Amino acid sequence: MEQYTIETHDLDFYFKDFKALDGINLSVPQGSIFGFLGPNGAGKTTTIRVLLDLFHANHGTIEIFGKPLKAHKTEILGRVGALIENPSIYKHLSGRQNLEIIRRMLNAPKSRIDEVLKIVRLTDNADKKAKHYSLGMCQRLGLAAALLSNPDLLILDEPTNGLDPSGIIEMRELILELNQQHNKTIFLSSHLLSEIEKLATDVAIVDSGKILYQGNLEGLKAQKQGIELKIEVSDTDKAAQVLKQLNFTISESTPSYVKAPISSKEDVARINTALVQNDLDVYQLTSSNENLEEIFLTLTKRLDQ
Ligand SMILES: Nc1ncnc2c1ncn2[C@@H]1O[C@H](COP(=O)(O)OP(=O)(O)OP(=O)(O)O)[C@@H](O)[C@H]1O
Repeated sequence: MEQYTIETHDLDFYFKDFKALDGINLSVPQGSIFGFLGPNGAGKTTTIRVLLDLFHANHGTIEIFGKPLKAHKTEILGRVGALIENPSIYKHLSGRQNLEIIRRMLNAPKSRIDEVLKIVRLTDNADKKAKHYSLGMCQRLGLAAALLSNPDLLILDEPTNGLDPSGIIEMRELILELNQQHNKTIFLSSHLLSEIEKLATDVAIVDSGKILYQGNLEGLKAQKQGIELKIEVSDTDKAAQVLKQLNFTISESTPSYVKAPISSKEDVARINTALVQNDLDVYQLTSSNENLEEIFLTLTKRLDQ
């Protein structure tokens, strides 16, 4: 059986009356680079904050390293390193001094500072004041801080945001190295498909607090070539459940329709029969060649507006 480093079950989270997370189910395989992809405001940072116990879910459960987060908070979070948005760095101190402060809090061995500086390629600039660091160097210093405790899981929220092309490439190489040579499972959020495609072994696509797709990249690529069925129906939540029972993946869900990749016209008949048998009114079934790439583009286009 595949081991999951993170598993969430039906996570809901509200900001007052606003439902920011709506039934988030994630299964992050051990050893993966898990791409958490979605446009601005999709719920990526909120999910990460819930995973790090900074926000408490209104509903649902989280298991990390196979144990419930609620009951094993200290033990679990001691094995997790995180980089959320811009790392907090004392600009008047050097990179090394910044790390020393955190090392003392964590009670990590002194030798770990040189190790993490080497990993993030900051050894040569370790004694420079952080105010003279580029944004890319600040991000790498933040990553070094997250690595001080030698965590098994790294949670990185948009780590390449704002970096120039060479900074992006450096960060990408580092993430791959941390995964492949240092055996870290990496949960990586991004709003850029291109970024996730270059790094991730597994992916979940989130929008409006809901998971639209989850699986490995091969499955995602296979679906890109497929045909999608747009199903306009009286109750889309119920329709999604019926489809899932038939082992279809829901690629998009709105209050008026759901979309699912299909592989034959027999699938259309099977879906129609099942929906009707479940007392749903089917208004329209339209097959299209719209694929996940186009869904991504729709998502990312929204970012540019
Ligand atoms: N403190 C808050 N109070 C109220 N609503 C919030 C708060 N923080 C986030 N939201 C809302 O919750 C939703 C999810 O936000 P979140 O920051 O998780 O999205 P995101 O996918 O990380 O996007 P971004 O890339 O812009 O950070 C958005 O609609 C956002 O406006």
